[in-house]
Amino acid sequence: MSNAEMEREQAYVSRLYRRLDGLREQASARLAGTLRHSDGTATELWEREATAARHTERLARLAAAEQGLCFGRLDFRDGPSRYVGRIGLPAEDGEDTEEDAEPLLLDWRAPAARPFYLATALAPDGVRRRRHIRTKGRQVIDLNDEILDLREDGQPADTELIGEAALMAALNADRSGRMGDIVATIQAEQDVIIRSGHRGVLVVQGGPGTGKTVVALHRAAYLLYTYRDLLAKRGVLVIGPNTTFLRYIEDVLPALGETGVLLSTIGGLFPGVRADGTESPQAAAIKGRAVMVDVVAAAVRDRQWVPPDVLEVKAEQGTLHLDRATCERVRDLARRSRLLHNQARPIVVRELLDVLARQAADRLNASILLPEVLADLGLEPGEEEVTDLFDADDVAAFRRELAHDPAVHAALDQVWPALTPQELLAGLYSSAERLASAAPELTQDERDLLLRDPAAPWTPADVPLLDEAAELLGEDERAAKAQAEAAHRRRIAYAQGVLDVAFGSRSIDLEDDEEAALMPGDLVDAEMLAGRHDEHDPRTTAERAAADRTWAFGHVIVDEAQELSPMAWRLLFRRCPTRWMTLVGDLAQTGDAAGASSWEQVLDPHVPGRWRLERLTVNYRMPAEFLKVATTVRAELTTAPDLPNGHRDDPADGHGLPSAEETSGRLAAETLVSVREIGSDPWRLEVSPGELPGRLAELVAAEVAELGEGRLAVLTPGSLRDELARAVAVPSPEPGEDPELRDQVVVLAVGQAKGLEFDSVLVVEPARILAEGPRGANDLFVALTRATKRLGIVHTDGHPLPTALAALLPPI
Ligand SMILES: Nc1ncnc2c1ncn2[C@@H]1O[C@H](COP(=O)(O)OP(=O)(O)OP(=O)(O)O)[C@@H](O)[C@H]1O
Repeated sequence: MSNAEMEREQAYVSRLYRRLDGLREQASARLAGTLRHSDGTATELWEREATAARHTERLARLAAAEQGLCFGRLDFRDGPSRYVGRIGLPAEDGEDTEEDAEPLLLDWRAPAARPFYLATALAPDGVRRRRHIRTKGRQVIDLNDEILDLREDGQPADTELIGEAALMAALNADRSGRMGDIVATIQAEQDVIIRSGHRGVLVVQGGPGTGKTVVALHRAAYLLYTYRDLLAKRGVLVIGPNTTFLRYIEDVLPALGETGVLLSTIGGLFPGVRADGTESPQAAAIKGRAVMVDVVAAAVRDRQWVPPDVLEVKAEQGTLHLDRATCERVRDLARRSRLLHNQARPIVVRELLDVLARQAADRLNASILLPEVLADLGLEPGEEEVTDLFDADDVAAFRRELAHDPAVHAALDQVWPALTPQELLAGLYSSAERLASAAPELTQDERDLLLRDPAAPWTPADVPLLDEAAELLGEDERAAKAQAEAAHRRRIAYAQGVLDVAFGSRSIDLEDDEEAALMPGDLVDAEMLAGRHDEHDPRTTAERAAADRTWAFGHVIVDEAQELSPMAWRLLFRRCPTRWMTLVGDLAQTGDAAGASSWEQVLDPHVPGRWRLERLTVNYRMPAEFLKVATTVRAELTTAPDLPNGHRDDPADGHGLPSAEETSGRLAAETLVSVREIGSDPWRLEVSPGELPGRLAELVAAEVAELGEGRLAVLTPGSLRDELARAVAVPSPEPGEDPELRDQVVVLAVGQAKGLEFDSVLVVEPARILAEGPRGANDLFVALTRATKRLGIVHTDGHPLPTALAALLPPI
């Protein structure tokens, strides 16, 4: 590219940054101005808060655009050129210019920017030239042109890749441990998904490295830009498989200027519960099955109890009795109300208190009106006017007393307890009898797997069950009351904060003038203000959504969607009543026994026949040589008729052959193409079992020497992970750290590497990876598809390797 051309682009890019700086100053000044004014009515104060929040958000967006502000230019056959970048920049003087003035920079999400991602030589869409502009800081460092107008240029056939040079530069760069955005190099098949106008469930099936994660995140940014009013209020939820993965992707949306998105795992979706416990994959798989809907429902019903004969209530007024027939009548009455368990409890309380109060009155009656007393009065027992000494008011008084009697409380709790979801599930898991009663569909062995200590921590697989239980139990008044009180206290604290800020930032000039210095705090106290603005909540949409189990999100994005269990899907569909979702995943990578082997199986219970499938077919992560080995291995494992246990890609329900969708997932894996070659195959090294740790340590050292700045992952079967981590001398991570994302060398069980990528990967003992997981073929496929530059296989003898791995040569 000529110097003059570089200089011309530099001049334009510099102008864009000047404009960006100008807009930042403007937004800062507006924010300062808003914060400076502190007088006015309470309503005005709140409005000012909202304005300040808007300015702050705008400032954040402008700051996020600093890196790679402008990355492209489109020259059209007719009309002026357009520059494309991270955000739109209006022409100088912003609002003062006419509405239709050409912007200085087009937001990548604007419809007019679309040809930047879609135009090809065969379908140029009026584009004559597409230019990729690479910058470092504010400096233009490279320009790459694609001439799309064949008539003028006589260029050869269309190239499939958009901005190939920029793309290759991005793909060949060392991995940092954090995912970056791809706005500058989105490819056409990805763009179609990012901008899809489909308003239902969109499923994106794509092999490893096809950009599913990155496309899903750009779709979130695109939807927030295009439907901002709708989505800013309801929020967007992005679900990832684990917290490490969430941290891997957490920078992408802020870099695209979007902060209002809630990133969560399924385990993070029950406010107030930290689901950080662990359990066996078998137990988790059972908890994920659809049959657990019936189990939870039965567990609730089982807590609506009737005594086998009589329940004694040792009240202060004497021992009272609730017999089976009475309890059955009351239970049926409460069930017939069709109210949720906790909401129906008042019916039970009312009815049983009536029964007990009447009984207490009768007993007292009887004790006072003993036959001899009646005889003295010359009366026969049973004469109405004297046998009932207590009128309705007296009975009501008994009732009130009983309502405070601990023994009566205990009896009510036994018959129909108020239950939180946590109480219900902990009670179920800790009792073999309760499990046997609620889960007859499970085998004894399966029920034994669910047994646990009532104080054991919650696991991610518990969360959909807690959610299910919450749906059946309804609000427990105790919890609802505590929550309402906490919310009220929060609002008061916030209102007090507003008043303090208003007071603190009052104009000094006014201080001498008593009247003029009247502050909002003089007119209204925090409690009033909080009450007046109950509906105003200072938290962001994402924060409010995170704290509310019943929040309905505007859009839900699920990454690694193949891993979710049927119970997790039920929870997610409850959180998204509009059913507007983007699900990305790869059936060929399902590792979880409760996960999916067919998209129909997942979606038909929720949106039968009403979802759309899109595919991604190009692998951007791996060189063609690695991809070929990985897909050949997978094809061999999933078509071989009689592989030993663990080799076949068994669906969770254990019956038989892969479904049609699974087959198509496999075919998709086989037809994946890669965008680059490196000229060398993966290597394979066989070592004796005794020398494995030592040789591995040497291999790691050699790889690190080759890698420079890059990152290396040793991927192992779960059972070998700790031993091999010690051999390689990888330090144990502190709690809360993510060595997977930070350290140059990491040793991971395959499941931990899902969704991640590394410059170099050593896959250890592939045969054991195959044998250990419930879907071993998928796990091995995941392991073989994590490397961007270097891939080696290390194994011991004695375990037969898939042919495509056995054929690999030792390292040179
Ligand atoms: N258009 C693109 N431009 C530049 N890089 C891209 C592009 N598409 C994908 N990539 C890169 O390819 C790599 C793989 O992408 P990503 O992790 O999103 O794939 P995936 O389909 O989710 O993979 P997996 O199923 O293995 O988790 C990432 O480094 C991503 O940044």
